[in-house]
Amino acid sequence: MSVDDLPPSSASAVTPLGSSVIPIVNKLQDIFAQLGSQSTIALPQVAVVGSQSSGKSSVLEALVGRDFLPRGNDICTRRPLRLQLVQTKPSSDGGSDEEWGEFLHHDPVRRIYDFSEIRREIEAETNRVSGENKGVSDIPIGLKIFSPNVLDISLVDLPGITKVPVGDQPSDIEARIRTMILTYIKEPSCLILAVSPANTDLANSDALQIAGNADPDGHRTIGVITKLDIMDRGTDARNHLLGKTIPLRLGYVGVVNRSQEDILMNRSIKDALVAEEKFFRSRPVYSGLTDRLGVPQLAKKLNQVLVQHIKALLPSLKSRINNALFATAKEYESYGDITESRGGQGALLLSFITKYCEAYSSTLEGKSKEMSTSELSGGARILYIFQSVFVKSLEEVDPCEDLTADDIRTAIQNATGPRSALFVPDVPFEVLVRRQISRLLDPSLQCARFIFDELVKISHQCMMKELQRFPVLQKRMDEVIGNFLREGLEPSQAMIRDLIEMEMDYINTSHPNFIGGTKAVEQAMQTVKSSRIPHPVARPRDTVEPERTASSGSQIKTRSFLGRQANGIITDQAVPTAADAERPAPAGSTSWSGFSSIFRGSDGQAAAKNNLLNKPFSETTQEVYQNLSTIYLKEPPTILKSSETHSEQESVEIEITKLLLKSYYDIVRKNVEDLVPKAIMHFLVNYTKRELHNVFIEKLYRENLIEELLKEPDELAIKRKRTQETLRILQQANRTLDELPLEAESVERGYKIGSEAKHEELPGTRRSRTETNGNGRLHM
Ligand SMILES: Nc1nc2c(ncn2[C@@H]2O[C@H](COP(=O)(O)OP(=O)(O)OP(=O)(O)O)[C@@H](O)[C@H]2O)c(=O)[nH]1
Repeated sequence: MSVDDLPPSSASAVTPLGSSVIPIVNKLQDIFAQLGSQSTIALPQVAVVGSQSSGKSSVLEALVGRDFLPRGNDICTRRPLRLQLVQTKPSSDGGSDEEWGEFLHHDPVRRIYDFSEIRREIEAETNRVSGENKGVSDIPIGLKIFSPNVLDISLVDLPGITKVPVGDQPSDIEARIRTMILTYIKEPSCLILAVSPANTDLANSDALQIAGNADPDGHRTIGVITKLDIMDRGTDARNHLLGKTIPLRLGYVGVVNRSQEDILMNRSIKDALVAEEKFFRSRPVYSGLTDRLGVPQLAKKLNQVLVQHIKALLPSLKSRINNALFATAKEYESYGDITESRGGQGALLLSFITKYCEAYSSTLEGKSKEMSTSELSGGARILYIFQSVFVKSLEEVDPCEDLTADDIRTAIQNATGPRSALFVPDVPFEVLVRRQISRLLDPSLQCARFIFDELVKISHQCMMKELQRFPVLQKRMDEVIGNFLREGLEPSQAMIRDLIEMEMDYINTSHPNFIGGTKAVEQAMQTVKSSRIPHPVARPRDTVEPERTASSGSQIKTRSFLGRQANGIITDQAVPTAADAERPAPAGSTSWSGFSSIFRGSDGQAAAKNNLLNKPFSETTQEVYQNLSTIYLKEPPTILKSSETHSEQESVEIEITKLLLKSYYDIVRKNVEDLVPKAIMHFLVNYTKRELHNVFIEKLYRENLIEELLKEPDELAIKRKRTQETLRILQQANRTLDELPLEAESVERGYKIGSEAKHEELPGTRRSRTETNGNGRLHM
C-alpha cells in the first residue's frame, strides 16, 4: 500500500487496520487507571516526546483527525496527556459516525461531543493542577477519544523539552521535564514517538537525544520529522527519512502539519491532510519514500508497531499481573476477615489465645515450625544461658582468688578474739566459706533475669501476624504475659535466695565430698614443706600483738595442733603425723577435728605466767609499784593489722583454710549449678508454659472485653478496602488478558506488511476483527 492509494481526506483512510490487542491494552489501561499512581504495572503505550513546539500536539491531532489539543508557539502541553484512541463502528457498519471524548477525571464520566470543549477542559484541568502561568506538572490527564476514524492507539503527549524557564517555571525546568519524560520512556513497555522539526538540525534533536538515553538500541523509537514544509530552501529531509543521518530500527515518518497561520485561519485537519499529500506529491525528492510520508502512514506504522510490541509484551504482562495478583491476595489475606457477630469474635479471640500459647510452648520445646537454622532460638537459648553462661561463669570462679594469705590470717586472728590465739577455730573457715557462697547469689539471680528476658523475647516472637490488626489485643496480651512472667520471676528468685541462704546457713562438713580436716592438715603440711619457704625472720609486730612478737621465734617449735573433742575439752596433742591423720576421728568429733591448732607460748613464758597467777594479787602489785618508775605505753594506732610476715605454722594454717574453703566451695557450687536452673525451670519457664493459657482466659476472655480487644485501627480498614479494590482490579485485568489467546498465531494482527499490502482490501472498507482466513485462523 502506498500513500497514493490513500484517500485524500482523513486518517479514516487506514481504518481497516486494527487489532484485538490494542483494545485489550486500552481496557487494561482503564482498569489500572482506577488505581491511579498506585499501579505498578507498566502497560504498553506510545509516548510522544520532543522539544517545545516541535509539533507533537499537531501530530496527535492529525492522528485523531480533530482539533482538540491546545497548540501554539508557546508552551502548551504542561501535563502529560494520556490519550486513548478507540475505534468505534461507523454507521455503515451498524454503528454511528459520532465522535466524542471522555475525561477520566470526570465522575461520572460524560461524553463530550464538542472537541473545542475538550480542548478547553484540557486547558482548565492543566491550569487547575499546574497553575495558569506556564507551570508544569507530572500528574497526567486521562482522555479517551471515540471515533470510527481513529485507529486503536494509546498515546501519551508529554510536555516539550524547554531550555529557558518562563512564567512560574522553576529554574531547573529543563531537568524536571527531562526526568518526567524519562519516567515514561524508560519503561521497556513504552514505544517512543520522537518528534523532531525538520527546520532544525536533526543531530541536535532533543527528542532523539532523550529517546537514545532510554532506548539506546533504538528498538522502540519511531522518528517523526515535522515541519518538512518550512525547511530552508534547497534543503530536504530525504536522508533523515532514510535513516542516513541518525539510524533508527523502526525508521522515520515525515509529516506536514498545519502551520500556526493555518490554525488561525481555521484550516481543518481534513484540508491539512490533503495539503500534506499534495506537498509530498509535488516534491520529487521524496518520491519512493511513500511508505514513510504523511500522517496516515504514521498512523499505520504506529498501529503496526504497537500491535507487535503489545504481542511481544503480553506474556510478561500476564505474568506480572499474575504476580501482583498473588502478592495482593496475600496482603489482603493478612488483613483477615471481619467478624462482627459476638460468637464469632469470641471464637476468634479464643483461637488467637490458643495459637499464641501453642507457639509459646513449641518455641520453648524446640518444636516451632518457624525454627531458625541460622541461630539458636527459643529453648536452645535457655539451655545455652544455663550451661554456657551461668555454669561456665561459676566454674571459672576461684574461691580463694580474692583472699590473700593475710586476709585468711587476719580472719584466723580475729576469730581467736582476745584469747591470744590458743586455737585456730573453725570460725574463720565458716566465715570465709559463707562469704564465698554469698557471692553465688548475684550470678544466680542474674541467670533468672536472663531467662526472664529470653521468655519476654519469645513472647514477642509468638505474636502472630494476624494479631497486628488488633493492636489493643496485642498490647493487652503483651501486658498479660509480661506481668505473668514477672510473677514467675519472683518465686524463682525467692527460691534462689533460699537456696543460697540454706547453703550459707549450714556448712555441712560431713558432706562425703568434703576434704575434711585431717586430710587438709596433711596436705597443707606437705604443700608448705614442699614449697620450702625459708623460715621467715620474725620482725617485731608493730604495736599489734607485742607479747606474740616476743615469743615468735620459738612458736614454730612449740605450737602444736589439737583435736577438739565433742565435749569441748581441748586435748594437748602434738602435730599429727601422717599416721595420726589417717586415724579415724574420735567418735562424736567433727570430721575436721584435726584442724584446730593451739598456739602455745614458750615454756618460760608459761611458767612466768603461772607464777604470776599463783601469787596473791596485792602482794605482787605492791612489789612492782615499789621497785619501778612509771612506764608509759604508746598509743595504739587506730587501724590494727596483723603482721606482714608469718611463720611456717601460720602458713600451714592458711593452707589448711584454703584447702577446706576450696573443697567446700566446690560442693556448694555444684549444688547451685544444679539447683538454680531447676528452680528457674520450675518456677518460671515450665510454670508459665503450663499456666499461660489459663491466665489469658482469666484476664482476656471476658464478655465485656471482646469488642474492645478486637477493635481494628481505622487505617487498617482503609488498607483492607484499598487492597480489596486492587485485588478486584487485578482480577479484572487477569480476566481481560484471559480473553486473549497468547499464541501469536491466533492473535489478529489486522494489517499487512510489504507484499501483503498489495493485496490489501480497498481503503475505506472495514474488516471484521474476528474474520478468519481460509484455514479458519485469524488473519495475521
Ligand atoms: N509549518 C508548520 N508548522 C507546524 C508544523 N507542525 C507544527 N507546526 C506549528 O508549530 C507550532 C507548535 O506546534 P505544537 O503542535 O503545538 O507543538 P508541541 O510540540 O505540541 O508544543 P508544546 O506542546 O508546547 O511543546 C504550532 O504553531 C504549529 O502550528 C508543520 O509541520 N509545519
